Amino acid sequence: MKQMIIHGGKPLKGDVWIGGAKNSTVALIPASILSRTPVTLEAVPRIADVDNLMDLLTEMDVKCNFHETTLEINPDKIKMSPLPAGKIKSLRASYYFMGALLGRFGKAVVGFPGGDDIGPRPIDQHIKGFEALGATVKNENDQIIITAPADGLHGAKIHLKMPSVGATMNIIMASVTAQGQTIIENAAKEPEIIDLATFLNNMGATIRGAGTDSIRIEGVEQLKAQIPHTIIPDRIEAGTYVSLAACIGNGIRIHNIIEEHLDSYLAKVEEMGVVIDSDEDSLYVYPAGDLKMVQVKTDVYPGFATDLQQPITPLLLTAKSGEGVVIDNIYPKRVGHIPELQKMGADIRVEDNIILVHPTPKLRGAHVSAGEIRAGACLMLAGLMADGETVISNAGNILRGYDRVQEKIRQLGGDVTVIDK
Ligand SMILES: CC(=O)N[C@H]1[C@@H](OP(=O)(O)OP(=O)(O)OC[C@H]2O[C@@H](n3ccc(=O)[nH]c3=O)[C@H](O)[C@@H]2O)O[C@H](CO)[C@@H](O)[C@@H]1O
Ligand SMILES: C=C(OP(=O)(O)O)C(=O)O
Repeated sequence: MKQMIIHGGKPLKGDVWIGGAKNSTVALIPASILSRTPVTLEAVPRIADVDNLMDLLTEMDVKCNFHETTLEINPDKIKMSPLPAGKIKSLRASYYFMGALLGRFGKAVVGFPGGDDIGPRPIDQHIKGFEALGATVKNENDQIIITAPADGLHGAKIHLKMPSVGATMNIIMASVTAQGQTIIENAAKEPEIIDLATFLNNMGATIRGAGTDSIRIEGVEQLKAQIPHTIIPDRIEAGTYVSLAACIGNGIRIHNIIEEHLDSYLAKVEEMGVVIDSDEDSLYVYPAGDLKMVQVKTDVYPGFATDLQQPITPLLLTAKSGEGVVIDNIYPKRVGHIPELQKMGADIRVEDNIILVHPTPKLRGAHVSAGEIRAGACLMLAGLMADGETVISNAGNILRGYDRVQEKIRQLGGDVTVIDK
């Protein structure tokens, strides 16, 4: 088990570079098996989710070569293997092997995915999509067995009950090689969906409308990667560093940003009074002055991302007065960080899934646990702000999605060490 040890209270300064988006990467890696030719992904983040996905590819005899930030995936010798348990449980995005295997082989046997403990996360909309394409879906012994009809999947019109990121991506992967046209209505509009569509279209797929709520896919026979694909920057990692910079920064420039992907988040941080200069693909966050308390309500893109509600919370604690309110409409139970922040002296509580935040001039170091990735990011920021030593157990959850985090924070002057315990 990993532990993160932080000696807080040091102002941070300098430059930080954002890695490729976790939530794109974890879809693009499974989607690579749809290609008949080797795939090259660039700007791949160094995160545990990538290591686990590479292990899953190895189980299928798919060769991976990960050097610096370039990942080469060669599915030449791929064999259709069941992926019942083990690494499947280590991350949420292993569910993308359902759509990818179904699209490539017409059959997928995949264990129920793992991922963050943030309340119930059903996959009924993914299943509904596979069934609409003609597949039979059975649930046996904690695994899902999905089988296309003998004459293959056929396009269909699928209306999602809610704009699910995972269901949208999974249906795209299953339908790119289906016969005829698929239309996904009420599709998710997150930038990572556009990234997946760009990747697949460059391999010969015909996907139109990604980034809107209606996506149309014309099935094609085969996909072949021809050119390297550069993954978009991670907007959640970027938002986390904006929050860090505003909490304890003494002037921090954050590079490799697509500002538009952060619009709602930056609007909220600026409403608090944080001053940010933007350049072409970087942001400079000035040391924060007196900040105002605000209300945060999460929503689907382009709304305020659920994955940023915990990273902004330490910043709310620095406000001078008033009561802050955080409501997570996507995952109302995503409140596991609150008791941990209380151990650090934060004046914060939860009432009926509503987080109430009060100004806390000083946090103190404590032993806390990162129940999930963004709770971990929140505690990491709190630890950097706090007096004394903070020890975060279950820090592996932070490493699931934060690219080279120890190195990046040390470069800014932070005292952070990750150890195996
Ligand atoms: C790997 C990845 O990209 N993870 C992201 C993805 O997760 P994920 O794709 O799992 O999240 P979804 O967009 O599917 O979930 C959105 C909401 O829909 C519900 N739902 C979803 C599918 C379904 O079949 N039935 C159902 O009820 C979920 O419980 C949740 O309340 O989007 C989330 C919401 O932006 C982010 O927090 C995660 O970081
Ligand atoms: C919830 C998240 O991840 P996952 O869907 O991979 O569990 C997240 O990145 O905040």
